[in-house]
Amino acid sequence: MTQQGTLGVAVIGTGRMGADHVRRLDRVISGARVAAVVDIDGDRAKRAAGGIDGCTAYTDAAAALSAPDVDAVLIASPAPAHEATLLEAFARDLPVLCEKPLTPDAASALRVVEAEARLGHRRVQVGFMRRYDPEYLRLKALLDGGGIGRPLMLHCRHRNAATPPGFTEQMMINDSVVHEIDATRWLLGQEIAAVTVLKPARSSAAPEGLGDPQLVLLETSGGALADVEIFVNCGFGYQVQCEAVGERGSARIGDAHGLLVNTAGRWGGEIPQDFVERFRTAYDEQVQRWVTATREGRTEGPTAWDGYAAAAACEAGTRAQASGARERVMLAERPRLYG
Ligand SMILES: NC(=O)c1ccc[n+]([C@@H]2O[C@H](COP(=O)([O-])OP(=O)(O)OC[C@H]3O[C@@H](n4cnc5c(N)ncnc54)[C@H](O)[C@@H]3O)[C@@H](O)[C@H]2O)c1
Ligand SMILES: O[C@H]1[C@H](O)[C@@H](O)[C@H](O)[C@@H](O)[C@H]1O
Repeated sequence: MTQQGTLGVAVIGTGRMGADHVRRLDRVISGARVAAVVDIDGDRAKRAAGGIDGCTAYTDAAAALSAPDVDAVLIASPAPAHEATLLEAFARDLPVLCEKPLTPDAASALRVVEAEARLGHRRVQVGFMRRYDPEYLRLKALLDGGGIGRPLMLHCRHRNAATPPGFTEQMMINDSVVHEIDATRWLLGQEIAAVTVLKPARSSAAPEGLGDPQLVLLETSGGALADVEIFVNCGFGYQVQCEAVGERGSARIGDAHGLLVNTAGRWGGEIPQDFVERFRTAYDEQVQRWVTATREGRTEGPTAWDGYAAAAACEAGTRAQASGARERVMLAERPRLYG
């Protein structure tokens, strides 16, 4: 670490999420500085580096990771590019915060797990930011404290206003439901054992070829059920809700209304329009905790194993989308590194 012990971070991928993380590291987070930005689109990389003292723009991740002022890596490129950068980071023993999903499929996620296990120590935190969201944290504390008794079911809604071009049905699972898969594993402390996907009539607002919305049923190793409505072109905003039902009660998050207005015989609140707005605090907290832990020589948060287990459940989910049947999740043996 250089410059008064601040962590020099290379941000890989400076699109929507990467550019927001660059801003966050530069202006919100303490203890870090953006030493390098990388994008295969060189102009985009230069724009992201512009105005940040000592930040170099690259088009090649390997070159950035070899720079002497780079101490850690934040990966925000599209999922298919994650594995190569993770392996480059392991070769240099650099700590990584990797945006979800860890990789786009279970086989590549397992290769990452095995490579980290060979290193012999944890280097990866996966960007499952809901684990840092104040509402999710309250729900987790309630469940862990037995506040509603043994949890039996989760009812989840995951709605996006609209999808970017090229968004596929598989991405509804791999990019979107992957959050509920991780949240279910984390909230309940159980693995996902099987996945079923049901498709209602397709919304006329869905782009050509996208069966939107869908209902995804997750069965856990402890006998709980989580149902997830995934509706990625709902049109009206960004909504993530989760209700836990236990033996002695229920608890629900995701109903915040922002400013609540009463007028002319009606009342109404606000719905965030995207994840950047809804999860701003969670992203800030996630990155700050990663920077602090890394500077202290620790690793915390969702592991590469969590990323792999989620990818394995997603793979069962995409099989279930195609087959219409209940698909079992196949998990490899967990390396000792992950407890
Ligand atoms: N946690 C969340 O809520 C959240 C939200 C959005 C996106 N994400 C994740 O963040 C990642 C990026 O998503 P996005 O929406 O910002 O995508 P994006 O398409 O807006 O940006 C990706 C950028 O990466 C660049 N790129 C592509 N291949 C590259 C490579 N090999 N090396 C370097 N740069 C490369 C592209 O040119 C582009 O600028 C994905 O993994 C996505 O799932 C997470
Ligand atoms: O990549 C994004 C992101 O992960 C969001 O948090 C999720 O709500 C979207 O559905 C997904 O497409």
